[in-house]
Amino acid sequence: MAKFRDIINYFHPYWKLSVFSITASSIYEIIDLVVPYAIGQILNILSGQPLDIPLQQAIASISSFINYPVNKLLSLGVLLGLIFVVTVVRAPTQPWLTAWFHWDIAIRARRDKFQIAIEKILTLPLEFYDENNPGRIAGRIARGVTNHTWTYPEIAGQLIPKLIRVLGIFVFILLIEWRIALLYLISFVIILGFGLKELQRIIKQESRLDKYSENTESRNSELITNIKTVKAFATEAREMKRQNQRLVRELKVLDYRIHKGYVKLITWQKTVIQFCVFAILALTLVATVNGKISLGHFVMTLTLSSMAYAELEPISNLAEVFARRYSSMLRFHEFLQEPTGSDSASLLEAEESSYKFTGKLELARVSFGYDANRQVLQDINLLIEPYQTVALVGRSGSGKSTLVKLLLRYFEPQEGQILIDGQDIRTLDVGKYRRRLAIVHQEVDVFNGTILDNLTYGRPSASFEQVQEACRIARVDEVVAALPQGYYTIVGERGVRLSGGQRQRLGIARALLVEPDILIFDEATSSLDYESERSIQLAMRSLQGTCTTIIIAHRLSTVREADKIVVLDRGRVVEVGSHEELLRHEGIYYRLHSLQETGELLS
Ligand SMILES: Nc1ncnc2c1ncn2[C@@H]1O[C@H](COP(=O)(O)OP(=O)(O)OP(=O)(O)O)[C@@H](O)[C@H]1O
Repeated sequence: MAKFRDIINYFHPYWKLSVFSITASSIYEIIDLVVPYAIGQILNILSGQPLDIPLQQAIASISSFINYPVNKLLSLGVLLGLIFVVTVVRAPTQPWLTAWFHWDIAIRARRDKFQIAIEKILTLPLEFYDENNPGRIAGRIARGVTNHTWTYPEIAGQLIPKLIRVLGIFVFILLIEWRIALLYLISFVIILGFGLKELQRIIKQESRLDKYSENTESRNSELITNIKTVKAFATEAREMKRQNQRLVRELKVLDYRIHKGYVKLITWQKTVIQFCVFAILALTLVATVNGKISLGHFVMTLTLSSMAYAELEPISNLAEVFARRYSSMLRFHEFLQEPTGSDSASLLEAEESSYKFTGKLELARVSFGYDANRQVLQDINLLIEPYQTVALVGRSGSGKSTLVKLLLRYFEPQEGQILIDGQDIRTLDVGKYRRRLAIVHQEVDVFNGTILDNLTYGRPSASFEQVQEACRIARVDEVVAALPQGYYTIVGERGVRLSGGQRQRLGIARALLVEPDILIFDEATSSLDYESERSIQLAMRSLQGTCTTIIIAHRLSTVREADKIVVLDRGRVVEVGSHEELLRHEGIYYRLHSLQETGELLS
């Protein structure tokens, strides 16, 4: 659970600068109080009343220093000079010692935390992405970072200095008349205390609202990703209705609970403030009439107390804005506190791996389940010799892709071990290990960039000749030849759209370029026509003896030439052998094969 402390720690690297700039801002707020004080003293001079003793002493010292007699003119000159220094002279220094640093800290912290968030994105385990959709994650990061960035200058540059000013005013008034100071103190404790209580309520509602907003954003993101399905089933109206219901739910919390609560708070505050201003006026007037305070002090007290009460509204506004952002900031910290996956490669590692394997794989008594109650793979024993081509086949949900995920170390088996060249893969550096493997999925991800960038994604140092060779084998050369700028054509989000089959070919070439020790095809040719698939298969033969190949395919024609076909059923290896051997065995493989050949189900 994230806490308030995490929000403070967000800016921790800049704490020295922060203390300096907050102190500077607070000093400026206090210096401001000199103006009403000086005006009060000027009024005393003009009305023939005595100046405050410390001021008299200061003027006497100046008089002896400049060798000029103490008189009305000198006193007025000193006070005017004081006002000049605290208003005109300080003006050009203030923004540089305050606003500059507040924003500088906020902007630097923004960069730091975005970096950490990106690191988090890259290192979170895959399960996290199974459970949270991109819209939810992106929204949480963006809101969290933006809210921290905006909040810092408001708190450091305004809220804290304003509170210090209010405290300074209290001290000033206390020096003049303690009874007025007491009223001032009581009123502030009541107003701020009640305000804080109300803010706690607002924070609770904001946290609710934040969750609601995340749900709406998450669904928006799903709608964008799945828009084809929405359109195909013509469910636009239903989706619109659902999102509208969510928006109404948000509106109710926002308008009736948060906004209304805030307006109530302001109404109450304004009434109490006006009452206090009036009470202070009456008290101060009585004290002046009774001769307890001078005319100058009367004016000063009224001016100062008005200044203090005038600060209450901005203080409340700032506190309310902070309360509104509080829960989204906490949720950002909760995201940062998500445990990093053990499957993550180091972010500091070099591009090339120093490992080299023959590609011999051994799975010994491997069992695995995504959750403890349900085993997806059970007691798998399998030996894959170097440079063999092994096919994994079986019904949907039998555990083929899961087995590949274990090979890639996205997950770790709960029992048993996986060995590569005799070494348990858990003992290897995950990044270096994974760089010796390459996988082509059914859905090939295309990044926004040139086709060449996409091809060399796994190996940016590949030469152009190597790229061309991989493209020849994967038959990407035909695709490239038809593109307007060849290898330099922009593809992906803002470029040319590639068909499913073209993407798969690109994925195959990208994997081949890595020159892996183990090459995995997870339904990697399912979108290709038979002719393209066959020609890729023939070209791939030239790779025999360079890497171990694991193929997952439902189309059994794809796997018949494999050295070994492994049939999985409900998470267990039930048959192993060559195509001919398995047909002779007349087991599951035989039935699947007959079904694909004849379209008939065998009993
Ligand atoms: N991330 C996950 N979390 C929980 N269960 C999962 C996850 N991925 C897969 N499963 C479950 O594990 C089982 C095996 O899935 P897997 O994807 O390995 O099967 P498969 O043989 O590759 O299927 P297909 O041929 O349809 O791709 C299925 O029952 C599936 O529901």
